[in-house]
Amino acid sequence: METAAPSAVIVAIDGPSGTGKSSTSKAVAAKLGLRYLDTGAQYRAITWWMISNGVDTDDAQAVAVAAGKPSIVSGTDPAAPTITVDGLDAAGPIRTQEVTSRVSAVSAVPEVRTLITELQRAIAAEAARDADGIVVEGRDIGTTVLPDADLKIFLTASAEARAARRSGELRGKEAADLAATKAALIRRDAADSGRKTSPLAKAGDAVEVDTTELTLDQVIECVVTLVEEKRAGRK
Ligand SMILES: Nc1ncnc2c1ncn2[C@@H]1O[C@H](COP(=O)(O)OP(=O)(O)O)[C@@H](O)[C@H]1O
Ligand SMILES: Nc1ccn([C@H]2C[C@H](O)[C@@H](COP(=O)(O)OP(=O)(O)O)O2)c(=O)n1
Repeated sequence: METAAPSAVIVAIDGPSGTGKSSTSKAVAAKLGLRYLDTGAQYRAITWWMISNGVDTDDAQAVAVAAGKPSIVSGTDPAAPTITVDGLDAAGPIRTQEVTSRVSAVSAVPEVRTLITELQRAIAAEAARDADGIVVEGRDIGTTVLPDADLKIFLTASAEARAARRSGELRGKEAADLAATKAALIRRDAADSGRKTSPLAKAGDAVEVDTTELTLDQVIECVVTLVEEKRAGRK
């Protein structure tokens, strides 16, 4: 049996939308020479495939039946992460408002979660074996996907701060005012936290970091320090 590289480190970063998971994870992985996996992009990709193929995303049965059909491949270089569906670049289409509004329903379907979780575990195992490790970000990484991760972080921030960050991103692309962005974000968090199968939740052994009053650089620094402490403690 192949074993993980002795220095490999697995970092799980979870939290609600707009807390800074993607920006932080990418930067931490790049700084520390680790791979990076955006699991939300995988759920968005399968949702995009369902919409493109005429599957009613509110019909859990239909989504379950179709779940195994698309081939979703994630590129894990933090400097240039990629996502393809059946060989097609999905990076743009998965960020539309339509996908965002339907992704919670699709990702609540147990068959979808089983398939995507398997993909995630395979990617993490490969990174532990062939590289120095990986930062995996999502909603259930510390609780369900990688319960044995070396370090678990749970990012939080006030709904106001998160909505302001998100609407700053959308401005000029898809007009969305702050109140509408905040309402949509709260709705999605409630759906993700309330679903039966591996809901958004903080693992008991996760370190919680409230990013409301922190700059992105401060959050990155904080997580880098925690990873380095972990590594030092293992020597
Ligand atoms: N601490 C922070 N302070 C200010 N803006 C932030 C902070 N963290 C992230 N952002 C910005 O907020 C937006 C959402 O961040 P992102 O990393 O995509 O969050 P998530 O992955 O949790 O949804 C991005 O535009 C990002 O640059
Ligand atoms: N590990 C994960 C990651 C994301 N999801 C679902 C729930 C989220 O609302 C969607 C989209 O996740 P994503 O991280 O892209 O969302 P935001 O970047 O916060 O807008 O996917 C999940 O169920 N489990």
